[in-house]
Amino acid sequence: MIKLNGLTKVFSNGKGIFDITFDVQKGEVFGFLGPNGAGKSTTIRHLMGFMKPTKGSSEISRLDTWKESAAIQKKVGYLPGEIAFLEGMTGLEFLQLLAGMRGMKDTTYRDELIERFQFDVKTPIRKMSKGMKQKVGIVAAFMHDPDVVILDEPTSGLDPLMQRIFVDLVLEEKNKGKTFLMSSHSFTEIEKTCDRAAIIKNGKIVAVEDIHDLQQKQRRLFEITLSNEEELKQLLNSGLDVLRYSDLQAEIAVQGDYNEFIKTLAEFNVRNLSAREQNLEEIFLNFYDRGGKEDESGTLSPNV
Ligand SMILES: Nc1ncnc2c1ncn2[C@@H]1O[C@H](COP(=O)(O)OP(=O)(O)OP(=O)(O)O)[C@@H](O)[C@H]1O
Repeated sequence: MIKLNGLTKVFSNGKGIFDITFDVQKGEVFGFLGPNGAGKSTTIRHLMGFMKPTKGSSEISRLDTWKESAAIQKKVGYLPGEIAFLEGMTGLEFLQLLAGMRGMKDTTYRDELIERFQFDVKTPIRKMSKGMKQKVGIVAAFMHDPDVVILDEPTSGLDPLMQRIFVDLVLEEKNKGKTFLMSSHSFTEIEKTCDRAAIIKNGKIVAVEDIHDLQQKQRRLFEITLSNEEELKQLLNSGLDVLRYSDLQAEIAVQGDYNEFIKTLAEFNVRNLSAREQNLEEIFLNFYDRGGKEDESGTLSPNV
């Protein structure tokens, strides 16, 4: 449904995006993750046909996003990272303007969305908070019932309740067969909605991962408190995977074999022990920190 083939944009300062290649299947929710300045918005702007690539191409529903940009912009639901509203208008007037441009007549779904996101459409946009503007943007992206929706940081500015309403909306639309690409900093959001995610860093794709695989790769982290310095030294030489330590506390990661861990730990005088799951954020952070590493098959995998 969405295809990027070696998409490259080099700005005059040498920054940009380089050889971005991935596909998003119909009915898939695809996350696009990366730190500030990684190239998420630049990639998305190409997908919406706002920018001409230096090299490579991208397509949505078999339409070249640059050559067929008018059709793309009419068809695809889009929430920009920074929404440029016509400030003199009310939310409703803005939505009506967009609907007119798209030739959209039926307002039933629009009104349902307004109701769900609970905002006063009669408020002038210039008086709206960031979160309220974001809600108008979300309604604008979904109201014409598009098959493909592209969202740049959709939950920024939304409070936790509204974030939940947004996640439910995405899951509902996904069940109807809609295709999504969304950039995000929020791993919880990605975890709740996405099937796969690409990680971008310095304009390059570092990895494309199945979210469910990542969840299975999660390790359990044990925080233990030992009795003395000598034990801490011993622990560091025990073969266990000690992620960090300070004073008499140490954090140990375990994946799969708990028996070996328990046997080794039985040799120590453990004064306290607590366990937690490694969250996806910690898994993804390995990519940010080390840029991903290649396994024997030559494919990128997280350092988990
Ligand atoms: N028009 C431009 N001219 C020159 N450099 C640009 C231009 N647009 C973006 N860049 C640079 O390209 C890089 C990627 O920027 P981009 O906005 O795509 O990142 P991002 O991942 O969306 O970041 P954020 O999460 O902060 O929105 C940055 O280094 C940015 O400074």
